[in-house]
Amino acid sequence: MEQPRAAARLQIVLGHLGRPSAGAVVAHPTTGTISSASFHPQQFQYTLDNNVLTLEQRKFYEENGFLVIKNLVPDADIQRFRNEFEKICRKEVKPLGLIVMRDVTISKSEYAPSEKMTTKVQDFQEDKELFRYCTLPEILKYVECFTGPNIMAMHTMLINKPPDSGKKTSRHPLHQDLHYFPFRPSNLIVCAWTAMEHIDRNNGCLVVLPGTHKGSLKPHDYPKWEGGVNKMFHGIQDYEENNARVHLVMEKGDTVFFHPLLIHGSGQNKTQGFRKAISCHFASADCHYIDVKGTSQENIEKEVVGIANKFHGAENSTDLKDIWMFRARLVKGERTNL
Ligand SMILES: CCCC(=O)SCCNC(=O)CCNC(=O)[C@H](O)C(C)(C)COP(=O)(O)OP(=O)(O)OC[C@H]1O[C@@H](n2cnc3c(N)ncnc32)[C@H](O)[C@@H]1OP(=O)(O)O
Ligand SMILES: Nc1ncnc2c1ncn2[C@@H]1O[C@H](COP(=O)(O)OP(=O)(O)OP(=O)(O)O)[C@@H](O)[C@H]1O
Ligand SMILES: O=C(O)CCC(=O)C(=O)O
Ligand SMILES: [Fe+2]
Ligand SMILES: [Mg+2]
Repeated sequence: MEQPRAAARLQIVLGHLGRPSAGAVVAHPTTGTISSASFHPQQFQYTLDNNVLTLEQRKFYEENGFLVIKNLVPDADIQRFRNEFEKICRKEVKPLGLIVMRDVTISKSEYAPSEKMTTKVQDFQEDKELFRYCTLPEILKYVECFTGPNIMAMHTMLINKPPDSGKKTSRHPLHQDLHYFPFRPSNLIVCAWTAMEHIDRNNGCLVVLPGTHKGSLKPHDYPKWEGGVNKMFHGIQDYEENNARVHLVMEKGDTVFFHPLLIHGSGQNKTQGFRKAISCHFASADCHYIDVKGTSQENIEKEVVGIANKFHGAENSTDLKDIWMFRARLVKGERTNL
């Protein structure tokens, strides 16, 4: 009779913890039964057990929802990303599936293709040079602390924030990236975002609201900005005004890892340079897709599907899951689910 009771208790404990790999559930060395006295309440919910993060780093991510690792990506790699980005801007290479975004203030102008016309490129999974970013061992070593060993690169971007035209359209409103993602659980998703040069409040650094990853996914919509707003730049409408905003000042190669529920955005670029960062959202391949119909994510699904149909000329309606499955790439381990 002892055995089933212990098993039931273990299941309750694990169910409560949420994560199978979590924490110390210790069986008594001689009796084999699980005593509540030997059970240490689990401390970590947002990071996995491995030897990469120091205890201090782990606690910081758990508490704040982000972690900056200084000087992680070598200059030589960043130079290669820059070179490739410039080639893409000049249309010397045209990677399959890549989406080029212009700033809304110049979206209808007819200038020659150049870096000045490109606010961001997205979905560079078919570009060998840029996609190297998502496979760098330095990056994956940290990603694994959040996703575990089966790692998918789900969403890629190189952001080239232009000098603000005066209309403040270079800002990115405060948002949670999970709004864009039809897969879960959120704790097995992480963004890596690497500064390609010195970035501070002058050229529009990342702004985060620490600890907001502990909250839920909020409804997102277009901010009511007078100067206009870029397509798909949804923002949170009702966030806590008195939440502490932290501006992340970063040097070239510094990388921030952050949780998809962390509320973040970026300020306007008040310099004349184009502020560059490269990023990838990674998820555990063990995540699963969800149907966002009837949820707050329905509005972004409609937009994304509309654009995908326009680009790829889909006669039969595509759904969000197909789009994600198609561009997702395995970068480590086994493609189990996503
Ligand atoms: C974690 C994830 C976080 C995020 O993903 S944040 C969201 C990032 N934003 C995006 O992903 C936007 C992606 N961009 C795109 O898909 C394309 O750039 C976009 C907007 C469809 C335009 O692509 P194309 O159709 O190739 O460009 P086009 O020059 O022919 O323009 C077509 C119509 O769209 C307009 N447009 C282009 N860029 C825009 C912009 N930035 N903001 C607002 N409107 C924009 C453009 O004016 C044109 O309009 P119209 O049809 O002539 O009235
Ligand atoms: N009061 C606010 N209400 C809504 N969004 C805000 C508010 N303040 C800042 N934000 C958003 O947070 C992000 C970063 O803001 P931040 O204050 O760093 O930049 P900024 O306002 O562009 O420039 P500045 O450095 O002059 O303040 C921006 O995307 C902005 O949209
Ligand atoms: O300005 C940036 O680099 C951040 C952009 C961002 O948060 C996003 O595209 O989801
Ligand atoms: Fe974001
Ligand atoms: Mg401001």
